[in-house]
Amino acid sequence: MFTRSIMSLAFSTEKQVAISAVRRACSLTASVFNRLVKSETSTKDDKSPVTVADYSAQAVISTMLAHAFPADSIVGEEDSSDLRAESGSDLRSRVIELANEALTADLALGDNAEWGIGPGQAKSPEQLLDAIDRGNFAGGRHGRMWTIDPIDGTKGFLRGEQYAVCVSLIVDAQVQLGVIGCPNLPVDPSKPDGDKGSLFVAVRGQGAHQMTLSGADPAPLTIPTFSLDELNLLESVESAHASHSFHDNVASNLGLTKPPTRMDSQAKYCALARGDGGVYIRMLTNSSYREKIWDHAPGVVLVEEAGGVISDFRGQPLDFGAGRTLGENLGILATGKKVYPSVLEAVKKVLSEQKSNV
Ligand SMILES: Nc1ncnc2c1ncn2[C@@H]1O[C@H](COP(=O)(O)O)[C@@H](O)[C@H]1OP(=O)(O)O
Ligand SMILES: [Mg+2]
Ligand SMILES: [Mg+2]
Ligand SMILES: [Mg+2]
Repeated sequence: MFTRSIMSLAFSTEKQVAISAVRRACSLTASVFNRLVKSETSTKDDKSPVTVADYSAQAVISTMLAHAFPADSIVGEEDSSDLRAESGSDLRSRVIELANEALTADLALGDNAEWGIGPGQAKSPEQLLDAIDRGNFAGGRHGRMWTIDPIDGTKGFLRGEQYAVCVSLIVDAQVQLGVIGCPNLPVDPSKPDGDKGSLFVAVRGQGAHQMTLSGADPAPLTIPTFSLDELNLLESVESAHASHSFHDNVASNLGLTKPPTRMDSQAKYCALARGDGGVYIRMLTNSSYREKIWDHAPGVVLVEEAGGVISDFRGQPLDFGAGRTLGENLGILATGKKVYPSVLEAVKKVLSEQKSNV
């Protein structure tokens, strides 16, 4: 006889909480965008724009994860130090107000009041700041940890283009679950002016799925078997985030004729997973920058569950056990199984040409 734990799918509660948290955070970020005023954008030490939406979305997701899984660690992008400073009081009030607005919204299908949400569940400012700081975990090779990127692609968000709310669950350095909400991504890539707002969910061993942000029309995702002449690259919009010239060299090496698609955030992984672009490529522009685990963990499980391959430029798996960053990985490459060996070979060739030119 099957026991209940064998019959029920692994990580089903984790999946539901993550979907629910990402959905609430997406409503919050979309509503902030509609009301956004420039003065709400502050600058962090790394000069990346960070808005009230980043802080409040992290507070919401982290609050829900902490209620549902109090023993789990969280690696989140933001921390509350600027909000706790004397000069951050206006920003702090706005963040508290927005986070509570999102947390206390009515329960939707699949929501559970035990996750700290629903009418009457407002949190104190201290609870919300602590929730943001719960994301300070240093990462590591053992145990369960969640990653949160409350807004991935802040620059895309501010431009009104692509951005993503990203959550993953990593167990013993392996990504098991990824949820990516893309409020501005067309539901149907062939109808760019049609309905927007797509949610991507992948659980290891259970496939990758796309649905609308409200959970309608779930559909399994499989990366199509492209041939080399059908491929195009998916790359960052920001030339400071990824080397477009390196990517161009890889494209010429492969003889690609289609121009690259430039898109902010992990929406690129989502586009790849649904066959709307053939190769995710990311070569750093600055050798001192280390890729953050929250920027890739959900994308990894999504791509793998859609039947693709993801590695660094040496063909090594991305290492999620090295701390908050990917550590020694160089570059990121994700594509379909059939073309992966040729694309990796081209990447290695361009890398070695680059070295011999130095
Ligand atoms: N100097 C940098 N090099 C590479 N990636 C960066 C750099 N600065 C920020 N990022 C992060 O790169 C990701 C965006 O990638 P892309 O340009 O492909 O959309 C974001 O996670 C962004 O952080 P953030 O989450 O704060 O937006
Ligand atoms: Mg940021
Ligand atoms: Mg990010
Ligand atoms: Mg971010």
